[in-house]
Amino acid sequence: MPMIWGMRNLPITMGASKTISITIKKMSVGSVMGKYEYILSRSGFISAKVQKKYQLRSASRRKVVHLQRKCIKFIKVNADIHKESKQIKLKYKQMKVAIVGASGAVGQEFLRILAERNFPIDQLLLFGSERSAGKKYTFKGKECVVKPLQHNDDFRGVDIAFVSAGGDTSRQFAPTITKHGAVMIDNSSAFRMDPDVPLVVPECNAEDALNRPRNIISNPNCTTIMMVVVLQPLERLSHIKRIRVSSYQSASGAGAAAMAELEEQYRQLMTGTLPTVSKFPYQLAYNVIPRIDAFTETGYTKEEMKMFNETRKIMHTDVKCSATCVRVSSLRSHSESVWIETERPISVEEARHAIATAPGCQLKDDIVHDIYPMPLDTAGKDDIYVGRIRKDLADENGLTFWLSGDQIRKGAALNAVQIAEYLVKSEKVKG
Ligand SMILES: NC(=O)C1=CN([C@@H]2O[C@H](COP(=O)(O)OP(=O)(O)OC[C@H]3O[C@@H](n4cnc5c(N)ncnc54)[C@H](OP(=O)(O)O)[C@@H]3O)[C@@H](O)[C@H]2O)C=CC1
Ligand SMILES: N[C@@H](CC(=O)OP(=O)(O)O)C(=O)O
Repeated sequence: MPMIWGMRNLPITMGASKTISITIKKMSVGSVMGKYEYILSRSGFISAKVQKKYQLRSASRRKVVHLQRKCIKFIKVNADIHKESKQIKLKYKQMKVAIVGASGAVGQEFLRILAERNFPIDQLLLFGSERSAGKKYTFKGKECVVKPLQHNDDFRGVDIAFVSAGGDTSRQFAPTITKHGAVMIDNSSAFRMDPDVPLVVPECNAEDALNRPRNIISNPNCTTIMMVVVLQPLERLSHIKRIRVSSYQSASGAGAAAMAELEEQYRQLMTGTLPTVSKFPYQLAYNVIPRIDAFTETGYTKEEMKMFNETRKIMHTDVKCSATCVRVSSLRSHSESVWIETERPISVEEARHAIATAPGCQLKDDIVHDIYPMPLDTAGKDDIYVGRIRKDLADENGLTFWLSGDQIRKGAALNAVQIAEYLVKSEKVKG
């Protein structure tokens, strides 16, 4: 079958939005064509919203020719807009960017997202511990070698450092990373609740990122990010007083090695071997574990307390969140069952409209056709998908819904890159 076209991110007129069709690279049965609405922000960053998707179900010649024509049309649009993208590049300075923790689950996602979104980088530095030092990764066709993270001047000239190497590393290296003026966007929980460190989800409180006395911006906990993206449009309808939430968190939330451990457990069980348990408190294969992170004196775990505290800091409200965080045996994408109590009752229709039109959210709610979001479908996607929206039977002012999203993307790397994009757009990378 002919090779046609395989580009996902392309620049179009600044501030404008266009709907175009693209295909994946190989046109074979099962190929997905999509109608994407591309929106180019003033900074030159592109967000894409899938409007319609359809699959090539049979390899009929007529169908292939039809799709080819669409692609040719698309290529023409692309040729025009490439000219404009060059001008945008001139306007926005290319930056020196660092990724700390490049070999990890989040670090690897940074490499993909920065390339996909064409983040303005002219030099990329990768850091890790001695374990991954010397490893090579490809970024936009160029090979980058992981350097050992040390207390030296390696961050001189770095504009933005994306850090995802655990809380201890962040605490230990923050002074070294920020010493020469780099903005540190930190994925760990080290500084999240510090009053002089903003905790940012761009859909909710982007402007908080501009006030950063220590030049550190914290990325919130993944489960919290996914929930607040959906709560924000509902908060605009009526103040949310209380949240009750149960999470269904995939193995990859505990890092790349944990993901590998789950796969290994299934293999071991298949061959009658005792499964290795080191990254989770118990065997996760064929199991569900109602404990993520350590217990605190409240009886809640640290993960659950993050949902309470971080939600209030991001949303700037007095909302109270009571969570039960559970590890499930999906590999990627977290899900959450959420109950909210608002000041006035919100109807299902209002909620559906607010969520469907909110940035970062996708409504996937059609019970007649058995449609709701699931981790297998949301893995690898940018948005948070919401379904099963209904009134709470136990509370007149209550609404309940289900959400699912890729916690390594929106819950970690994507959110951090969106913060950086906001700084570029606001011309506030430097102070
Ligand atoms: N996974 C997820 O869904 C989410 C993770 N996070 C947070 O992001 C961070 C990274 O998580 P994740 O990618 O999952 O974890 P991984 O275990 O997959 O990766 C950890 C990374 O940190 C690096 N690292 C560890 N110690 C050091 C050190 N002393 N110096 C330099 N680099 C070091 C590792 O490098 P090496 O290979 O050399 O050891 C590796 O690249 C954590 O703080 C986590 O809490 C936040 C939201 C979601
Ligand atoms: N809480 C996530 C992962 C995580 O890293 O959280 P935090 O960044 O808040 O430590 C999980 O285990 O699913």
